[in-house]
Amino acid sequence: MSVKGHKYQIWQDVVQTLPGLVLLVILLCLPIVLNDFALLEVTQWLIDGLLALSLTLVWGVGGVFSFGQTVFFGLAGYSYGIVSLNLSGWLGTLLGLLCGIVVALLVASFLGYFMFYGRISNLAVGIITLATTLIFYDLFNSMAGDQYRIGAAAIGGFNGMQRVPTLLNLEIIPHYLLVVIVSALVLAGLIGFRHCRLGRVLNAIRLNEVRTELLGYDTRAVKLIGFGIGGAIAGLAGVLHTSWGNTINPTVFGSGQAILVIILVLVGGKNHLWGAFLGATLLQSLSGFLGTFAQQATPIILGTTLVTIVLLLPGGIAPTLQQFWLRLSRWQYYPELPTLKAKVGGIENKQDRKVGSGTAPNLLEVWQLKRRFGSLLAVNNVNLTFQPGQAYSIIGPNGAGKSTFFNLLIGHLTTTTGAILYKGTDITHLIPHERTKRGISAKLQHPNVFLELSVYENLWLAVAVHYQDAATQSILIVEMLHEIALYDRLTQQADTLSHGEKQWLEIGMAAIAQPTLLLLDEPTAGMSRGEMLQTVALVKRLAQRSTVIVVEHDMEFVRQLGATVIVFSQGEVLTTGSVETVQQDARVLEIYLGQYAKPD
Ligand SMILES: Nc1ncnc2c1ncn2[C@@H]1O[C@H](COP(=O)(O)OP(=O)(O)OP(=O)(O)O)[C@@H](O)[C@H]1O
Repeated sequence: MSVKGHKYQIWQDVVQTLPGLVLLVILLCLPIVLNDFALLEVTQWLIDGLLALSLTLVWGVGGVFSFGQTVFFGLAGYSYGIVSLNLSGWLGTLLGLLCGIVVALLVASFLGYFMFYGRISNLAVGIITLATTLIFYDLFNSMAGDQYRIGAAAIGGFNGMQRVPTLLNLEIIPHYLLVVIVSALVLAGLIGFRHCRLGRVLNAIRLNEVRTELLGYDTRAVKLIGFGIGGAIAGLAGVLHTSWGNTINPTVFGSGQAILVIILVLVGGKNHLWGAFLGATLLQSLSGFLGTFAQQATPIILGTTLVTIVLLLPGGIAPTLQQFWLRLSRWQYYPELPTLKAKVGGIENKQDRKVGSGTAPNLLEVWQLKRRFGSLLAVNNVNLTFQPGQAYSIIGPNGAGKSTFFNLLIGHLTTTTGAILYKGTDITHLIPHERTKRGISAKLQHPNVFLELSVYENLWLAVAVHYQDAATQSILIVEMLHEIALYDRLTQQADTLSHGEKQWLEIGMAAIAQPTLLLLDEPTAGMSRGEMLQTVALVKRLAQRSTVIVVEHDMEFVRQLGATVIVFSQGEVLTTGSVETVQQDARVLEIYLGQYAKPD
């Protein structure tokens, strides 16, 4: 797919958001037909939708379960109150808005930094954010006395902060219109964000963080940016909430509010940005209606409705409505197939340029490498050198330590002792994406592609980390599609590929940016003989431009590849040499027959 093909995707989104545009016009016209009370209610739904939208970005797109998303909402709301009560006039409210968003952004960045750089689990992220919001709930509840006053702003304990000015001192209708426009702009901005490089990478992290990092992306930084933006949007909603009601109290930090936001997102559709507004409108209007006409039964009816929606429509209401609309609009997606025939020979290898290749005689050296799992030495005192431009096969029986060694090279496992030198530089302590940036690329043992994404998108993610220029990206993608024989599958979801094709796609992703060192762990696992032979040819072609190290069980593959063979046994290097030499080594025959015992 060319860049043009991607524009088709954007156009597809435009068609999909057409109902949204119609809705926007209706919302802008509502003041003509609704009274002030009803307008205030719709304003609140939109503000709730905005808060839910912030969680959709963080959780639905980025996969980060921010249970306590309300903490940013509440802190921004209080910050707005403090500033606008102290600085009178419309300018004071504008500064309050700015201050609220900045506070939310800073708190989100602070929390996000420790959570993502500390690599804590998603469950822990949920607990930490929830705990944070509950801490503020207690804190603000306890600030009841007159001593808890910042200038003209009294925190007010459980009664909250009162008489906060409305944003720009607007009346009900202009304030409503402002909220409509702000919501529409944020939604449009996030739809655009989802299609930009950062948004696509954030989505990829949700789908497969390990693969995204191995492609060379700093997943911690991308998640932090997404979390920060989500925090800022929640902050914006918090400011609008305080401005709308001219008050804010600690219930915004409570567990009920935190759960409500999650429900709004689930009902609307976690993976649909506009679903947030849909969820907020449906639930809040239903809750308002029940509050008026069936107050006693409100929790039961509301709860039953929620459970029913979530059980019957697990993806939320938005995807169902979207499918209906697409069928109605008879929209069909015909991607443009690329016609580029350019060769990659002319594209400068960025990775080589960065690290200044060729200064060290050995491309890779491992020195007294050890990896211990408890009492087991899975890799024991391995010393090896790899020359640039060569191909190597690592073989050995099950449990010999091949995969452990492979994972030490890519940085998935840390070394117990020893060192790894790449182009003369010590990379022992570099994390995976830092190694990828230097030109080390890997395909893992089990196919590890983005199953929910198209073949094109998989390859695009692999190339976009190294090349920003769309034309270069297209050339490399097209060339690799031909190389791995998936040219006519580019729009197909990776999930629909056969096992062998997934393996090829992953090899293509690892090789697309022409890494200096290409590491392949069992590239033919689960392949038929015909596919294995095709893979041999592919690896041989790739070995002409990268140094290749293959971990492989299939001796037929190793023979056909004809590379230098390194035999592992019990965590150590037993021998190295040509295929013929190694095959005639009695010790190698013995370990494959299970008879070789290491001399004491
Ligand atoms: N994460 C881990 N925790 C504990 N032990 C491990 C871990 N990974 C590997 N091992 C152990 O280390 C030893 C070497 O395993 P490794 O997977 O590296 O061997 P291998 O040669 O790749 O085997 P195979 O060909 O079956 O994949 C084995 O005894 C294995 O049980």
